[in-house]
Amino acid sequence: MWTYARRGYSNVASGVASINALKSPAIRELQQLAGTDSQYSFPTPRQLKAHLDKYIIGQDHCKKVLSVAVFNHYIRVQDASNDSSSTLLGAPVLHKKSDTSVELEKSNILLFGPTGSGKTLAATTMARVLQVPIVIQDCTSLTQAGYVGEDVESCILKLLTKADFDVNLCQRGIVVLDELDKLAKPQVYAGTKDIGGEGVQQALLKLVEGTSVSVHAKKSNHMENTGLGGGTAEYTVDTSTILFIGMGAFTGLDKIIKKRLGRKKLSDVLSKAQPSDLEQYGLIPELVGRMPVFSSLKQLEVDDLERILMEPQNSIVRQYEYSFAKSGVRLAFTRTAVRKIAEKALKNGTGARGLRGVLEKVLLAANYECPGSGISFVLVDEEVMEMDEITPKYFARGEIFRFLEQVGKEDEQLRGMLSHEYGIPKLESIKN
Ligand SMILES: Nc1ncnc2c1ncn2[C@@H]1O[C@H](COP(=O)(O)OP(=O)(O)OP(=O)(O)O)[C@@H](O)[C@H]1O
Repeated sequence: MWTYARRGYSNVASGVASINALKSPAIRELQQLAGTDSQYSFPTPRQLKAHLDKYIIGQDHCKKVLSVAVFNHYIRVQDASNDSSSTLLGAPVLHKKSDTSVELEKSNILLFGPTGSGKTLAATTMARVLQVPIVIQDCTSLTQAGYVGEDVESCILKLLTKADFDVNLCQRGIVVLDELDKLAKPQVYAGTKDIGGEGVQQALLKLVEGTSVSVHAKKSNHMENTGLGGGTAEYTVDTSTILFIGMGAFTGLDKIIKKRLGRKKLSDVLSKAQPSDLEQYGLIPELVGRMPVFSSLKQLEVDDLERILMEPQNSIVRQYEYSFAKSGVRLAFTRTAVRKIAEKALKNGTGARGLRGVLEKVLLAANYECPGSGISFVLVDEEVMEMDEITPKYFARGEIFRFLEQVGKEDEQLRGMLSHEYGIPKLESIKN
């Protein structure tokens, strides 16, 4: 049984930095909050999920699976770097701890679910908290070696560039293989991709499992600073500690699962996927086998979209409020208006991705009118949302009470909040 207690993770002969380098300020904050700083050298799955919760609405199962998988992955990376007999920079390594026969195998991840459900957001949020480099590689642009296009190893060069040519940091990074479903063998996926997709899957096998990749790139800042001059250098990157996350919408996978289960109606179908379903979809078994951890994301419902607009730390509404505040304008949405925006986005069928588009339309007139106009308050309420050509309600600085009154007609809580913001504790008492 593994214990994850601190084991004195000093740097080893290979020069692999301790996993402690992964302790970002955000991680330290999480650990201090949870009072577990002394026990773990990096966040527990629970702490990782707590961090994802701040940014990603819903998708609980996926957040748990991802947190556990990432935790285990970095335990493995740590184990490798803690083993003086192994090197992360050399040829493929069997990462055995010197004091035990237990070998932690690499567990890459496969996430599938509808467009705009938060797959990429989950991976990038995770990378941010761990402070590791991340690359989102669009699989549709990859080709087999010898064909025109990017070959699969190009994602390693991108990751190395993200890591500012620090090979050790690159080796702890994350590569997202986006649109992996588009590489499916053509019998099921009837898209634009031809037989080449299967060839790319074959080419990905070694990379995903762990191999030594040589890349030519510009010399690192460090090399230049130490007087080794400019130009290019050859870097050797071992991909065995890089975490690969395959992603895709896998449109049509639900039908395969339903057929296997012999059910026409089934809720949350994708969560019942088995490796055999992915193989039938057109992924080669060897690739499915190398991504043993998988989780599905759900189609976001209107309630989720409403929460996404308002709740995350950098929610879309907060982002727009912030950009209007830069021009001295207070932008406000009533609760009903937010609901209407979520409903409109849902109709687009692009998940949370549709929210920004709807908001851009709603705010086009305000974005055009406000700068340099003397407008101080912009209100989007239900009435505004029902206009054919949306024009928010504008108020000048001297019209603050009229603005608050309008807000209060639909959203008492928002009026209270805005009154407090402007130091107007009791609107009625001032008006009387
Ligand atoms: N569950 C969620 N919680 C909060 N925001 C979300 C969520 N899902 C999506 N978003 C928002 O929608 C945008 C698009 O999401 P994301 O790129 O993660 O979708 P995706 O599932 O990777 O879609 P695709 O398959 O089209 O690449 C994100 O930038 C984010 O703002």
